[in-house]
Amino acid sequence: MKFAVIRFPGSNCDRDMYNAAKKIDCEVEYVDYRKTSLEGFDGVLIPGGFSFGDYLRSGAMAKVAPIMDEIKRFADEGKLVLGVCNGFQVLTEARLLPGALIHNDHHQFICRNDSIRVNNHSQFTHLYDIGEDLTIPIAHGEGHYYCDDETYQSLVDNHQIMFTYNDNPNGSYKDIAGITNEQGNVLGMMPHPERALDQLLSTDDGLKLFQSMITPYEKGE
Ligand SMILES: NC(=O)CC[C@H](N)C(=O)O
Repeated sequence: MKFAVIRFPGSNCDRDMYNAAKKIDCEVEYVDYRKTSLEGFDGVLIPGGFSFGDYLRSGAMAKVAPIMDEIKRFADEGKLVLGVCNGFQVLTEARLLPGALIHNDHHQFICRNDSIRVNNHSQFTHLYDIGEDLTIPIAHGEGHYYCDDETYQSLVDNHQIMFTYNDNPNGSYKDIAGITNEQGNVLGMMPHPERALDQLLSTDDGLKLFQSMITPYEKGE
């Protein structure tokens, strides 16, 4: 399996994403935001950071970058797209995922290890147990997930909520930390699994997420 790590001006977790793909013995290449093709890739990783300096809103300028039409086409084909932190913000801005990420309710940038719970199985989470608690770092100023009640109900009904916070750090609606699209092939999450791959860095709880991506999964398992 070959991954593309998308690089925007201001991306700063691109190297960690690259290393995550290497850690699971996959091929990986950086792809510049001005490119318009993802030919030859099987999965897309949109890293964290401050794309275009978070101007306007985080992800608001990245969503109109040339590569985005190709990422939408890629997702429509059912291929895997993972957006972490700023990547999640880009995916909601691009409407590849429902809802929005707004400023943390306390208006502080927050950076710490956090406890999140696995809520559902998907192509991204099936190697975890449902209900399993993971320690994963968070680092964001605009990580407060917001959606209306109708959207929330559809997320619940379609089993799209993958992760919730055990100790909500930002005011996210219903403690939501990560969701997929309805088809289950696009995941956005604020916590950083790519920074949780080695006990030397205090947790390797993110490893199974990347391993899940490359392990066959039948929906509903
Ligand atoms: N680590 C990151 O991706 C930062 C995310 C984002 N720019 C924020 O501060 O909310």
